Amino acid sequence: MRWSDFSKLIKFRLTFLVVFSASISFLIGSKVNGEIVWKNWALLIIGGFLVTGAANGFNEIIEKDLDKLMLRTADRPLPSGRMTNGQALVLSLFMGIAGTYILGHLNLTTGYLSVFSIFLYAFIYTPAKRKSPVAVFIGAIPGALPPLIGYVAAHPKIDYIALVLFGIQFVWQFPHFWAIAWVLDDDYKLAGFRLLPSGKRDATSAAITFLFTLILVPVSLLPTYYNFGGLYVGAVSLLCSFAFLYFAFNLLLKQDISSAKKLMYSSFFYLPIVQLALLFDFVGK
Ligand code: HEM
Ligand SMILES: CC(C)=CCC/C(C)=C/CC/C(C)=C/COP(=O)(O)OP(=O)(O)O
Repeated sequence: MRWSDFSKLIKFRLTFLVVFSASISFLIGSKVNGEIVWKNWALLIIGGFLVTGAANGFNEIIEKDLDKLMLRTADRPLPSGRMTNGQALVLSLFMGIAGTYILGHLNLTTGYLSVFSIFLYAFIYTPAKRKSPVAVFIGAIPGALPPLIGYVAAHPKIDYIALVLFGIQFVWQFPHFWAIAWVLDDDYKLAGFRLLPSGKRDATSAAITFLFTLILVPVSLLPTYYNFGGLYVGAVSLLCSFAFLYFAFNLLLKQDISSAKKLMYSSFFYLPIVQLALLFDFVGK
């Protein structure tokens, strides 16, 4: 088994950013608790990586025949035949069990939320993708749980801070994904996926994407509003949200693939910058 196949099976770059978001909210939860237990931070990162890798592994086993039809995913280890379902299943089960054990070791809530995320993502969202664009709203729940899981791993009670961290990542995913779905619509069509809000590249999809990017502006100001992110975080969030909104407006105006690509790339920058700003501001206190 080559690293490149393993990294494709677990969708390494996506998994990296998912775990990154959890590791930041762990530090925020630790500050609320009053101390940072670095051993637990390491356990969260390892466990989070394993459970997210497992979720993606199960997803790729279920979508093997569909991934074969799309240019973007045809070279993944299962559709390309470089890995068997059995190997992927053993790997994913091992990662899922090991990851859940590690996270459960931190506290039970963290363990339960991780199993719930794997289940929701791999066994509800993944089959729903073929049915309707509503699947994106289902996938956005496990996609937004990592920051909540990271926070709870350090601070076992789900409080308003955990919910705000969940909320920001939840709303961010819509422009993130609908920009990708716009760029890749022809590819998705090969596998019969219709994941844009209206099912196609049109003013309605661009308008709904713009609307959710607009909603992200006040949502990203919640840490400042609830006073666990300072004015500095508010300023960075506002700047990033307006930049994000500019690209979403640009897509609404032009409704073309290059505008969707710019919105997609801005989504990759938005989340880490806003989460890092929250971290520096919070830990810096
Ligand atoms: C509804 C939820 C989401 C959907 C449907 C979604 C979908 C996708 C898709 C289809 C790609 C393209 C991957 C490729 O080019 O092969 C992608 C890329 C990416 N996503 Fe998301 N994503 C979601 C949530 C998230 C979350 C929660 C994160 C991290 C916090 C994330 C981070 C990334 C990153 C870093 C990439 C670039 C990875 C790469 O190019 O290989 N996404 N996403
Ligand atoms: C703690 C835990 C287990 C959380 C789950 C985190 C997770 C895997 C989030 C990803 C969210 C998501 C819907 C990704 C897209 O998958 P896709 O199947 O649409 O992507 P693809 O088309 O590239 O396969």
